[in-house]
Amino acid sequence: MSEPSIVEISDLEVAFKVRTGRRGKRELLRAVNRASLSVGRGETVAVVGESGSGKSTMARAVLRQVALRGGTVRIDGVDVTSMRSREFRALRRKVQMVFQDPYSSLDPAMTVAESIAEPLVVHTNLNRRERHDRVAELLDVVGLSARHLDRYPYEFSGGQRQRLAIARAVALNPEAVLCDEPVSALDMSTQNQIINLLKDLQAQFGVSLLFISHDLAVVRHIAHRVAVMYLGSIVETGPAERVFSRPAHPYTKALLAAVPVPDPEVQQAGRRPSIRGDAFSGTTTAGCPFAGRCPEAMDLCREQTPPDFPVDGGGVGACWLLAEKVA
Ligand SMILES: Nc1ncnc2c1ncn2[C@@H]1O[C@H](COP(=O)(O)OP(=O)(O)OP(=O)(O)O)[C@@H](O)[C@H]1O
Repeated sequence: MSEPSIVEISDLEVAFKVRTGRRGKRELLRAVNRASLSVGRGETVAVVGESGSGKSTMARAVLRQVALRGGTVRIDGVDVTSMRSREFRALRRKVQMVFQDPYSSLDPAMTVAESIAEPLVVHTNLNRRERHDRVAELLDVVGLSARHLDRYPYEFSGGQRQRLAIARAVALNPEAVLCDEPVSALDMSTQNQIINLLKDLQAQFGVSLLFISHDLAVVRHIAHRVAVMYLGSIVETGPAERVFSRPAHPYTKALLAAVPVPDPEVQQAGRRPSIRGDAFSGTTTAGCPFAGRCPEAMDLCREQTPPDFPVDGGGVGACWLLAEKVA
């Protein structure tokens, strides 16, 4: 039997009670709506979509940082959804997280050595000397040097701080790293350096990456597969090459139209203008979430939620227009 995916999300639902309108009525906001996604070993899956589409919430659900309303999360084949905290702790080591703001994982009051060593103190039996050596080794892996050991995070540039956060995330040899907008706060050349570092780590250690970004241009350089999220729903998934060259869902087309694409073949593929119209409210349930802004919406789209249809070239798209191609 083949090895299970390192992370497998099935029919995931996360909802928050939010106040809406002037009267402040509390409604259920479906931040993640029946999302399914798997990340294979050594694979990079990018989750893209506008702000508020539920990308971070989905990642947080993997690490049990938000309560699930439905669905399951498996780590290395094991359902962690209703596992006891103690059992989960052991599995939790396998999946680490890197955030947009490195201060989310680096305590400004701790030296680099202390910050990176912390997971080693908590989860391993390494003695002080061994921890020191491991931290020095990790700094080397992320392109920094052991002379940085006694410095504090504020003494580093944004890119260097992200390298430190990555060093800490890989300290326990995780099998997957969930990267939540890891380069969004960085300038273009530093973004490229961090992307290359993540790719190197993958090549060296076979680590899987779930790479969350609103920026398709960034994702293009790192993803093997792409999942496109819109208002809590995954509307399209597929091999990156296919999604970029032949996007199937009107929302993916609109997202791609909004970024400059250097590939002339892709530019000719009839891009749509940027997204217009009202966003579907995340508190509503019927129909396609993109129907209100979709230039190709039909009556059916407003009435029934489309299931996933296979897409030529790989992957699936949740769009009624794809049903015609299947029939
Ligand atoms: N703790 C919370 N309480 C209430 N609503 C929340 C909470 N966390 C997230 N949300 C809402 O859930 C939706 C999805 O948010 P999420 O942060 O997952 O989106 P995102 O795609 O990662 O966007 P961003 O890049 O802006 O973080 C948004 O409407 C957000 O306001």
